[in-house]
Amino acid sequence: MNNGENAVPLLAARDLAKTHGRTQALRGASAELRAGEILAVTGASGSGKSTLLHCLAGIVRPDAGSVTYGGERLDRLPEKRLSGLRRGDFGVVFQFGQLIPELTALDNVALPLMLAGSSRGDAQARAGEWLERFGVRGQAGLRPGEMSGGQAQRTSLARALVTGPKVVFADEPTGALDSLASEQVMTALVHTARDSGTAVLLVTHDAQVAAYADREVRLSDGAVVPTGVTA
Ligand SMILES: Nc1ncnc2c1ncn2[C@@H]1O[C@H](COP(=O)(O)OP(=O)(O)OP(=O)(O)O)[C@@H](O)[C@H]1O
Repeated sequence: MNNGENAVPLLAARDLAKTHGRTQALRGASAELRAGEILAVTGASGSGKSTLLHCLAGIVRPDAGSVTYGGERLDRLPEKRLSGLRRGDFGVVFQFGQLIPELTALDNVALPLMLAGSSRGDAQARAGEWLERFGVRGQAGLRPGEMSGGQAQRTSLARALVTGPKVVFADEPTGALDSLASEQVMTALVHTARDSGTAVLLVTHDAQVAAYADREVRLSDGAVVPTGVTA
């Protein structure tokens, strides 16, 4: 993997500004994610981490600045193309997994494949392999409410990765877990991302979780703290 300074970024935010109502969440934030890289975005509560992730994932449009993905201006794409790109190239995991409560773990993971056109049988077979990778094959028939937090979160990771995305956006993926479950989820995420060459943008306030990343950018008051500066 080339993490050198000259590597062309897969995804880049430049000078982003975003205001929610009266709150300016981002004020000149810039960050880059290279192909296959695991980048941690850290910072105090309210520093703008989730807003930066949402802008980079094309979930929220910035008020100013640019988001470039593979050389294309993501922030200028029409909604239809943006949602196609999000479905095809991006996977997301949030703090509380957001699995569909009525579906089993297997069907939750199979769903993105079926939405992309796979037959139910093929989708379930692949979903089963991904549950196996994340150590939750034994929970395939359970609904999210019947699993532990860590099992549900590993199922969410399987769902985010099953379509082979180029980037996974993980917003506090271990925020609701104890330290053992957190370690299992992070180990599973990092191993799988490395195996498949998937880049990961990881938002966390936890230094132990950030330590799994190749690189860290720290936000303070809506902007990135320059390296070497203590905020
Ligand atoms: N949809 C929204 N409506 C109003 N204010 C918002 C909204 N989203 C975020 N904010 C505000 O913008 C600022 C940045 O929020 P953001 O969630 O990006 O920070 P964060 O660093 O991820 O925080 P945390 O670690 O607490 O999740 C905060 O002051 C927050 O209250």
